[in-house]
Amino acid sequence: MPATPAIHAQDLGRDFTLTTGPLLRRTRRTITAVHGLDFTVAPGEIVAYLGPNGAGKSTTMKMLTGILTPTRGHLHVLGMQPARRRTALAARIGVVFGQRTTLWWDLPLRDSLTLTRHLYRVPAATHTARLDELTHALDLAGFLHTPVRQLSLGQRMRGDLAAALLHDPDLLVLDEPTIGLDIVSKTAIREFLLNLNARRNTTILLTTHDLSDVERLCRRVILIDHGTLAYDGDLDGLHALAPAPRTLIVDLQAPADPLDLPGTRHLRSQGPRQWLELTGAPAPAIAAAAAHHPIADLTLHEPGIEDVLARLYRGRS
Ligand SMILES: Nc1ncnc2c1ncn2[C@@H]1O[C@H](COP(=O)(O)OP(=O)(O)OP(=O)(O)O)[C@@H](O)[C@H]1O
Repeated sequence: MPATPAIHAQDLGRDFTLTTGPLLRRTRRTITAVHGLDFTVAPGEIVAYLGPNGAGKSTTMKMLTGILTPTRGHLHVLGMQPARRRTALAARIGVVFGQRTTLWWDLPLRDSLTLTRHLYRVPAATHTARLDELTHALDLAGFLHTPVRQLSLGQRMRGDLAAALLHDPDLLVLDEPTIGLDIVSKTAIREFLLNLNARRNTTILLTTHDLSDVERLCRRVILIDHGTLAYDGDLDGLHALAPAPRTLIVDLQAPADPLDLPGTRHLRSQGPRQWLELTGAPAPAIAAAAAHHPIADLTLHEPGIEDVLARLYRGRS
């Protein structure tokens, strides 16, 4: 028998009704935040849920966690309808919002985590073993006794991840988990998530505006735009959807007129640096640059997912 999907959404939709205007001339307006969404996430997948601002990501996350009820379609998370089975579901999912903490601000991190244990009714022995494991994996030991309000953003995020994972959930929902973090903290969190997924087969769904999170963590991307599914597939397929050109960055020894090199189109200049879009093979352009101009350095920039999404979003808007 196939395993129950971690998430199954079918024709999923959510409207909001807004009432505006003065008291006697109130008008009602319907905003469709999400509509006709179909996707399934299998247990153990790590999936990026992406989209431009206002695309409907948070609305979907709120429906997945049972905070909002869908106005259309079907949604099952770990075999349950989230809005109807909120408590049962809470025991099996962990949620982290990068912009908000679920920890108690004035309590030391350790006490906050103990309170979380009571919320999820985790037996004491299981809690101790799990906390030891998470303390090690997330390197919490140095600040377990520090009040949450005194933690750095990176430490707080590691604390929030521990709180979300103490009850060993099957599904982890992350909303911007690396927002505002420096590169060292980001890397530590990404490595931790990859390990968690490999060791415990935890399904992870994450929204992020940091596309290096996606490149490091996710093989699959679901892209939504104006509330509907715009793409569901792997990263290579996403690149193919809106192929972004390669860029040749030429550092001259002094500022100069725009370069006219074979198979390139001049994009912009800044001081002695020029950006050229490659419309053909790079070799003739590089050879011509080296032969005819005083070059200090040359770099070939391969497009990343960031460039692909920027082109996609521009095309759609
Ligand atoms: N409670 C609400 N009442 C009315 N409209 C809402 C509500 N929540 C969201 N919307 C609208 O629904 C649409 C989708 O919003 P949502 O917050 O889900 O987008 P998002 O993809 O998470 O955006 P962002 O990346 O900016 O957080 C937007 O047009 C938003 O204004």
